[in-house]
Amino acid sequence: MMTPLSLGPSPAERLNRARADLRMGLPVVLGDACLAVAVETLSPERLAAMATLGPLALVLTARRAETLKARVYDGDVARIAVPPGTDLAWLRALADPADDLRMPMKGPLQSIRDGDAGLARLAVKLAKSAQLLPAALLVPLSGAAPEGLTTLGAEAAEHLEAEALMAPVAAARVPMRAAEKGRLHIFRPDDGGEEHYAIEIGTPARDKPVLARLHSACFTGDVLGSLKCDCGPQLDAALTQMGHEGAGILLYLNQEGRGIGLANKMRAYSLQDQGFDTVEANHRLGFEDDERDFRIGAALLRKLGFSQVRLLTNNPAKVAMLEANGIAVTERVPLKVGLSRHNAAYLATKAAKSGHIL
Ligand SMILES: Nc1nc2c(ncn2[C@@H]2O[C@H](COP(=O)(O)OP(=O)(O)OP(=O)(O)O)[C@@H](O)[C@H]2O)c(=O)[nH]1
Ligand SMILES: [Zn+2]
Repeated sequence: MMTPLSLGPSPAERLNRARADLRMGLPVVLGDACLAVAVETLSPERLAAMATLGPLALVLTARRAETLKARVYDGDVARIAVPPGTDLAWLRALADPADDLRMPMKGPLQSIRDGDAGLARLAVKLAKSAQLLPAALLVPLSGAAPEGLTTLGAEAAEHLEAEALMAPVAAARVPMRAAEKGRLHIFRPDDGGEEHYAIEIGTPARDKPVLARLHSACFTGDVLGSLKCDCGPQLDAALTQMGHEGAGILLYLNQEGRGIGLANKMRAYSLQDQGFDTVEANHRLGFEDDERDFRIGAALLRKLGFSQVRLLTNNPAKVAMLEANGIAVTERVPLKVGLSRHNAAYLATKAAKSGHIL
């Protein structure tokens, strides 16, 4: 259905405002029923102001609640009653696993059972999509909402899951070491999210399977040459193979840290230094193993005119997601490079727990 053209924000634009507000530490109004703020960016002053409005509830994902041994009554999220007079340090310690091992006992935690968890779930999803720790503080609103705050209806949850439309913004020739005939295309989503890139090597035929790679951003591996993962060598090897074949398409998707963002990835690395593996670290932070939206890759391929690929990957989930989103994968081309003593355990965990082919 077409919405009438207006100057006001669309639901997608409102969502993006809410994300920016949470990143700044501002509360947002959910469903005209409560105020929600991200624990990570909450200030002591705002906590005090929220406490004057009514009883506070801390919302965590079920993953985080599991580590904290808090009861989960709401499926994928848990609402925890915040005792009156609670300080910010307590909320932060529940949201952030950094000190879990040093201070394991944070309870007893009392999980809330009654009422609907829909807005609580929306708050945590918003914090995730703002690449903050997935933890929110909620307070019911009895009177009018404070002036100037962004308001989201309950239907925002659907918009949050909706697939963003990608628009081509600009493209130009970029000769590369791996391939002189390179062209970089920039795509921008309509929901204010991250831009993504496509690197076209040569002029691949649109009616045949193209050699393709869906690469997820990895600042540490791609730019710093980190040995903790295999991303840098995979990026090089994919471009080199495309250069040799004279044709290919590499999508550089800005989904750092399997979609949790670089700050959270560094939190995960810090947990890995404490002995947890890559999957356990994500779970302790409150995330799923993989928070990437794989629809983006398929959408960009379609935009560029491709419907069949020979996919460079060791990850069968990527093949399945492309197929599910209308791109035929005629061949999976393994991409095994960059094994080091620093990443051997990481790659073994991905094989054992995430279905990667070693
Ligand atoms: N959360 C988290 N992300 C990581 C970690 N190590 C690497 N990453 C991210 O994992 C992603 C790796 O993506 P890819 O190499 O495209 O995908 P893949 O699922 O490994 O599959 P392949 O196609 O076989 O390489 C990047 O976004 C990295 O930033 C980690 O320990 N924790
Ligand atoms: Zn990496």
